Amino acid sequence: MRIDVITIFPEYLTPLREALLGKAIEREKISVGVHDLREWTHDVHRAVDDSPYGGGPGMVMKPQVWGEALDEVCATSGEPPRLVVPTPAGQPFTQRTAVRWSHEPWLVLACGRYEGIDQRVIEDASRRMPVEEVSIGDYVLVGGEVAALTMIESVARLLPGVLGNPASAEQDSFSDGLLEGPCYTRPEVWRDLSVPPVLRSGDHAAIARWRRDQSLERTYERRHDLLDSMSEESLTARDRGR
Ligand SMILES: O=C(OCc1ccccc1)c1cn[nH]c1
Repeated sequence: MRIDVITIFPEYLTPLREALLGKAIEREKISVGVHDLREWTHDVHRAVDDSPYGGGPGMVMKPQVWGEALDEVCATSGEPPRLVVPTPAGQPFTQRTAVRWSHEPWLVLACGRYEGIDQRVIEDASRRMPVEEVSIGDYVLVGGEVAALTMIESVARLLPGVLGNPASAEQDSFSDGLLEGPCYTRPEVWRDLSVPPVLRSGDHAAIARWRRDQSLERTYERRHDLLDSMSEESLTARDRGR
């Protein structure tokens, strides 16, 4: 997978070169290009923003600069990239999004700052490539870079050969629509707290049942919304009987 990120703070993306992702990049499972948006300015101040039409606080990122940056970064004779624009006003980014994007050959992330990017940039880009405005949560960051790091990490860990053991990608939270239950490791007793005995019973059916119950209980308590959106049949008959 090729990933390009356009930002006015390229150094924000250096954590991508670390550890897990760093190895994946070294092993060429992923190629990551980070581009400084100011490369596409032509004025002495390298301005990327201007006052908002209609008034209001803050500044808006200029369409001309973004247009030229996307023209160059997304240039191809083949299939265009999927353009991802992190924004609080976007559609929710979920594990399903990460799984879907993990099959994409090329993602380009446009990191907005200030009040956002002139909407015509998204409109214009949509004429020649798929564009998704996505939110990683209901809060406002200063810029899209942290959201970009978050989304890249959640997609990259799904790619073959990036994560240590791929099995855990299937079993992690949200893979079955429920939250992951509690996990334990040695010692068996720590500060007079014991590991639930079932986990040491060797009875794999009982362990699987206990883990499913813990997931359901935790999801019910912490994220009832996830249960509401799960279709009835996706909860097994036994769970319905709970
Ligand atoms: O703040 C975010 O993105 C940065 C951004 C982009 C455009 C305008 C303001 C801020 C964000 C929050 N959830 N998901 C993304």
